[in-house]
Formats: sequence, structure tokens, C-alpha cells
Amino acid sequence: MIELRHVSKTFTSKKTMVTALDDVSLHVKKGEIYGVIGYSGAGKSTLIRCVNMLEKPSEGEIIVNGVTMTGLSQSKLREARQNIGMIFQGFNLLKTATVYDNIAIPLKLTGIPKAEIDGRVKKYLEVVGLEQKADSYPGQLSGGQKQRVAIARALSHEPDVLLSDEATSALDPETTESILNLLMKINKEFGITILLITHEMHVVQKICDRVAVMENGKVIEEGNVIDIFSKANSNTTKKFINSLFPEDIPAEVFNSISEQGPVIRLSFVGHSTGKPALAEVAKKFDVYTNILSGNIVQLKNEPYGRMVVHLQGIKDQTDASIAYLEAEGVHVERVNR
Ligand SMILES: Nc1ncnc2c1ncn2[C@@H]1O[C@H](COP(=O)(O)OP(=O)(O)OP(=O)(O)O)[C@@H](O)[C@H]1O
Repeated sequence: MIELRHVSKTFTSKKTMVTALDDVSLHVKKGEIYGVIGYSGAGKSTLIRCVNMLEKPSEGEIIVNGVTMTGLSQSKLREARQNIGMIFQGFNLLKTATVYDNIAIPLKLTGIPKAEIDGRVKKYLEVVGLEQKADSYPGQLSGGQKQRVAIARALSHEPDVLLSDEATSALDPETTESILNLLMKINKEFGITILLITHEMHVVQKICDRVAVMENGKVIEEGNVIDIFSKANSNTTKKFINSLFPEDIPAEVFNSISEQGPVIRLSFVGHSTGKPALAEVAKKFDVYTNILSGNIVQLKNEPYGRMVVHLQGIKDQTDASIAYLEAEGVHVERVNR
């Protein structure tokens, strides 16, 4: 549905040259929610803005729903953009227009008949749960409500693709949840493919099917969210995942217990919590298992959990315990300080 082939983007000014995208290739499949995560300056905004050609790539090709965006004439580009909705962190609403007009005006500009516009405005305001607010002005709405209007406006063009540029970054946690739920609903009910950029792992965890991690203009890791959670390679990806699993074991505690056996981190996907395997370890080997921290988060399709455990015992026994856990399919990492 969305394909980036060897896309690079360089910004040049008199004094400097910045490579914002460096040979990025991605393929977002029809109907999926695809996240791009990275720290500030990684190139996420540039990437998403290249998809609808708000930014022109210096090199490479971008294909959306079979249309090669790179190389379209201005008028063909306008046409192709009708199929690509976009929502922003700052909502981008017209302050002096009502909610109704914020949705209706862009439709009018594309020449849609009045009756059809009226039908679409009402339909999509209902989809986002704001049918009561048609006559309000953006200044009278909360941040979450403003983002809902922006979503209704994007949907009113009935696009195949929705681009989300940090859509929840300005919202509080509860409102973020409700907007993420709305994006999932839209994806499911209308089959809209969603490409989103974010710096919050929680967004990826909750709604994405696949994710790309960006650093210095490059995609450094990419795959199904479940696989990335279980087998992250890069330090940056691990840091993003760790942000969901605070493990504040005080250094003093860590130092004193690690003399009596290793501290290990167990991770598991799916409904097994890892606890049965740990209970078996305590039975089969001469070790005490002491859980130091544990947490489970719900990924879009499956739970993913982590536990930090101290294995108290002599080396032979703790090594055998780790081998046993691995054989049981639990991912085990030794925690070092
Ligand atoms: N119009 C521009 N002119 C010059 N440099 C730019 C321009 N837009 C982006 N850059 C540079 O390109 C790099 C990538 O920026 P980009 O905004 O894409 O990153 P980002 O991951 O979205 O970061 P943030 O989350 O802070 O927006 C940065 O070094 C940035 O300074």
C-alpha cells in the first residue's frame, strides 16, 4: 500500500548539509497500522512528509496505492493526495471556522456537491463521537476533541491511507488512550491503512502491527511488533522497550544480591506468564527464585511480559536453571550493572 524505495532526503543551506533520510526502504501493507519510532532528529517527520510529498525526496521512489508519488505533476499530485489523509500533533484546525466548516470547507474546495458534503460531515462527526459539537469553534474544544475533529476531517475525504504525525504527543495519557482506540476503530471499520510516527513506545505497543525504528535518518530495525519486543537487537530499540518496563533495582541491593547468584530478566509473549516455569525451577534445582520486578503490557494482539528474578544458589545450579528456562521457551538475559 505504501512503499518507500531507497529514499534519501538532504536539506542543504549555504553553510550546512543535513541528511534527514538516508536510503530508507519500507513497505506498509494494506490494512495495517505501521509505526515509525525514533528519538528527536531521527528523521521521522521528514519520512512521513515525503509520503504525501509535503517534502520532496532527494533520491528514491515513493509509491502509494499503486501511484508513484515521486514525479507526479502538480495537478496529479493534488488528486493523489485526496487518497491520503493526515493528522498532526498541533491539529491544524481553522480557529475562525466552526467544527462543521473545518470539515466542510476542504470538501467544498475539491468540488463535492453540498448535499454530499453535509452527509459526510455528519457521518464522520458521528464516527468520532462529536455530532453535538458541529457548531462549536476549535477554541471551545479540549485537545482530544480537536484531534477528533482533525480525524473526522481526514476521514471525510474517504482516503485509503491515514498519516499520523505524532497525533497524541500533545495529549494527556487518558486522552491519548481514547485517540489510539479511535485510530484502531477507524483502521478496523474502514480498512484504512495507517502510517504513524511517534517517539512514544506506548503508541507502538498499543496499536501497531509492525514498527520501524529510526536513528540518524536510517531504519535500524523493522518487523512485527511482537518480534521486535522479543528479539530487539539495537540499543535504541531496547531503550524504547525498556521505557515500558521500569526496573528500579537500587544499585546497593543489586550489588549485594548478585554475589549470591545471577539476576536475570525473563521475557515472554502470549498468555504464559513465565511463572509456571519459574516454579518448576525452584522444584527441580537447588535455587531460590526471588522476583524483583515484573510487568505485563498488552500488545495489539498479545500480552508481553517481563520479570526480573534473582536466582540464589551455586553456579552449577543457577546455570542449569537458566538452561532449563531457555529450553522451556522463556527468553532469558543476564542483568549486569
Ligand atoms: N526544513 C529543514 N531544513 C533543514 N533541516 C531540516 C529540515 N527539516 C528537518 N531537518 C533536519 O533533518 C533531521 C531530521 O529531522 P526530522 O524533523 O525529520 O526528525 P524527527 O525524527 O521527526 O524529529 P522530531 O521528533 O524532533 O520532529 C534533523 O537533523 C533536522 O534538523
